[in-house]
Amino acid sequence: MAIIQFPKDMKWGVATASYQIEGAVNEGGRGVSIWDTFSKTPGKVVNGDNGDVACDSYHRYNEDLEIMEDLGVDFYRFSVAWPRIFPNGTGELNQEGLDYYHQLVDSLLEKGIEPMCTLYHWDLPQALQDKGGWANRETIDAYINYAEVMFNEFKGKIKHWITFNEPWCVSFLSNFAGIHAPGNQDLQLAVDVAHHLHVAHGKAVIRFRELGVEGQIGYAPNVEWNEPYSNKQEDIDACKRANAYFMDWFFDPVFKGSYPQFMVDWFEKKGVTLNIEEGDMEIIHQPIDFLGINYYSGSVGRYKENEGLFDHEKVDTGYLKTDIGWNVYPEGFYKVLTHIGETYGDVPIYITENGSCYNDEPEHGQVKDNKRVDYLKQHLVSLHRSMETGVNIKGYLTWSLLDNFEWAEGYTMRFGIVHVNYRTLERTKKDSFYWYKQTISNNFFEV
Ligand SMILES: N=NNCCOCCOc1ccc(-c2cn(C[C@@H]3NC[C@@H](O)[C@H]3O)nn2)cc1
Repeated sequence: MAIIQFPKDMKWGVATASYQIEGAVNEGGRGVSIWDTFSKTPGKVVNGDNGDVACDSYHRYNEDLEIMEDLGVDFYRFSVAWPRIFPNGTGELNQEGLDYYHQLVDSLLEKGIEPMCTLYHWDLPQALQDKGGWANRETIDAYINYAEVMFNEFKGKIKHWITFNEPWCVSFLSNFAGIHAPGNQDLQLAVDVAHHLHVAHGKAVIRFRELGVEGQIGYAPNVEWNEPYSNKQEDIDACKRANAYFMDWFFDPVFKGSYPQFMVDWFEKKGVTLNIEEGDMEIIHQPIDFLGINYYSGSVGRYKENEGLFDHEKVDTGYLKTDIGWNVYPEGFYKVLTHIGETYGDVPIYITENGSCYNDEPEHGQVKDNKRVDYLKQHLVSLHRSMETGVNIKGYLTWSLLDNFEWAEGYTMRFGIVHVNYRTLERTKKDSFYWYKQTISNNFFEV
């Protein structure tokens, strides 16, 4: 047996998001979000599931907090539903919405749990989408107005802020693939959205600093790792493009002040142009205090002419897959983290999401999700390996505390270390909860 020992200052946590857990979509003055609209559009979400009730955490957050207290976490990463603060995106401020998040944050602080707040985790006010959403540069100003209210309202209480969760999902998955809200399928639109998200991120960082808010600010891109099938240059280049789709496209503007030229050229061959306005790149290129990384999976890949957007195909290597069909690929976690450390320097990193989908159900009050425990062990070994090479990891937050609304998969896919019965809303701590609790308490685990 080997002991995987983490440094004394390692932080541990869990992550959730507003639309996926809160429910109460018509309560507390909340306005309509694009996910309310999208989930109620026939054919968009499995079984026609939606977030109307979800885990009912809007009403049950005290129970969830007690579960977190038992778990012994340092951080709770949650997101604020913009439509609870500004029901129409801008204009009238909804005090009930602010009050709700004050109650949540105050309760966290009373329990000694640090709030890590994601300002945008996909639930854009529908009123803004009706005016073009993130494809409309004016949404940037609406976002800064919302962010400024949140900074002023919660300064001194919230000291870790995330501007955007997974801008790749917000731009390409939602506006090119059309799989997430608002469901557009237009590559130029997706590239424009990604750029507007970058500008909004940079402006929020600038405003955060101007307001003198105590604490740290960053963003949380999602990454995957594509490993070349062979040493053939065409395979190496194909994987470089696939990796850059998630990484370089969203890291270079922030860390280097420019988009990766090889990808700009590739998009131009697809008829897509970058609509950058004077000063945009300087705004985006603000130093951040930490980088959030969301990692789930990866693949071996190779060149295939005219396949997908990047002449790239994934190769089935027979890796074990989770119940959502993603490879269990802990080596990819190590590779992506060392790549980030080598490419973008010593930026402090929090793993803001890592977890697995296994749909185990309770039997006699117990959920024996041993595959999730194995996934956590394997990925924490990879994390530890990356730290030993010098990657500046500050903390690890698993996705997710609770089984919840998994977007287009609805409630069919479970990522929680706590099971949720969606009929009774009963929470059941899974075996993975107890393993993670022990790991947090010890700050080590055995393999
Ligand atoms: N050109 N585009 N390619 C089209 C390819 O579509 C195939 C489907 O793709 C994807 C890619 C990635 C995801 C995804 C989901 N989570 C989990 C959530 N993370 C934030 C939190 O809310 C969790 O629920 N992380 N990543 C889903 C679908």
